[in-house]
Amino acid sequence: MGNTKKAGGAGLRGQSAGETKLCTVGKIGAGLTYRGYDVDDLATHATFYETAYLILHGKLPNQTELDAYKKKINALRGLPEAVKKTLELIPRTAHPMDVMRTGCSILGNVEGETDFSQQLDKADRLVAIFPSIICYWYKFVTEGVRIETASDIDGVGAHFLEMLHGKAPSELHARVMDVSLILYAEHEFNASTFTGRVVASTLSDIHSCVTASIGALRGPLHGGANEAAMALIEQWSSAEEAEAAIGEMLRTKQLIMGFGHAVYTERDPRNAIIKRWSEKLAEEVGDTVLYPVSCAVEKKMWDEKKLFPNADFFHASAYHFMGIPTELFTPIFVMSRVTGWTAHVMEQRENNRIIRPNADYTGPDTRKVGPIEERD
Ligand SMILES: CC(=O)SCCNC(=O)CCNC(=O)[C@H](O)C(C)(C)COP(=O)(O)OP(=O)(O)OC[C@H]1O[C@@H](n2cnc3c(N)ncnc32)[C@H](O)[C@@H]1OP(=O)(O)O
Ligand SMILES: O=C([O-])CC(=O)C(=O)O
Repeated sequence: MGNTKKAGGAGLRGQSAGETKLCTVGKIGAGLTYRGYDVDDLATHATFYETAYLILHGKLPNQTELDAYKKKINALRGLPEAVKKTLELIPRTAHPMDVMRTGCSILGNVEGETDFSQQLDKADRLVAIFPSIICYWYKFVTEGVRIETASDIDGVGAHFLEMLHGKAPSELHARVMDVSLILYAEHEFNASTFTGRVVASTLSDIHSCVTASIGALRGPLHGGANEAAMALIEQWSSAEEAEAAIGEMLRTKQLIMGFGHAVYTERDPRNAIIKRWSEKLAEEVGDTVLYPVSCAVEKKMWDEKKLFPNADFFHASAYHFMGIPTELFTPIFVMSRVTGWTAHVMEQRENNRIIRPNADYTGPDTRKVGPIEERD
């Protein structure tokens, strides 16, 4: 897939496609709240379990609810045999996002949603199981081992790191993963969520909705940008080199991955948060290249184009510093955004009408089918 520059078309930009109570970036795209709570506040004072509960269950949990929720999620981490067998058939050459998509789809076959009354339990199961799906496959194809995915470890992100690295993460890494999952959890009518809502609007099942959302998130203009941002920054060995290269890329009208946004105009509020954590991790690993390169790219992009990093950009260095392979970056986005996707599916179902906009037709006028021998 190439460096896809904007290909034209209005992309429905600036138009409302419906209502939601779940999240807003504000009227002018300047902030981010989940059910009224600022994302910065959540990233400072809450955990991903609390955020997931808020998004899916409608309120921040009290202590009793939180304890029960953690217990529930942690007990849902095991993989059914059919899912394991399917994952083992997927080759090493597959993109991990395709593994997530297939994992979700096969789960829908073996424990599908047969009644919408099951939707909340199905959503919780997906929150719990995505780290298991990706790590089971990854460890199988890279090391030939069948890992145990059941665990009592506290934290969805910590569970992922525990399976990936074969040991419990440090407190710092567990916290960074938790913050990352909070930041990625929900973002109103972004492309992958809107995809899921369209599927939900046909009264399809929740696994079909999420499988479709994963397909939409995979692209480099959306969730795939965190991997593309890593490929960008790891090319350079100094801030000066990066600055010069970005200047040249802008002159030749190339897209700089991890920058720009469809609804924010001056900044993505998630950037400052993940940037701070990336800096902390850079200090921890003694990095003198990747973080300064990232900062140089940020400065150059603002100075030259007034373009700012979106949520994906500093996630690249942060994940890298925690020893996460680049190809697993976008699957982490899935582990988090599944909360937003499934909450939107439920919201769509509450007051459903099939989503079916009009198209402005630009093709030829009506014409007759001529005999085949007279056609060009
Ligand atoms: C979590 C997320 O999904 S956030 C998004 C992640 N995606 C990326 O990081 C990919 C890179 N960014 C982009 O492709 C775009 O900025 C998008 C897809 C995020 C938003 O696209 P749009 O809303 O169409 O962008 P927008 O209309 O604001 O673009 C305005 C101008 O800035 C340019 N521009 C926007 N982003 C970038 C960029 N990252 N690099 C270079 N130029 C850019 C556009 O090409 C356009 O230039 P033009 O007027 O000469 O055609
Ligand atoms: O809202 C968007 O277009 C993309 C985005 O930032 C997200 O989904 O988190």
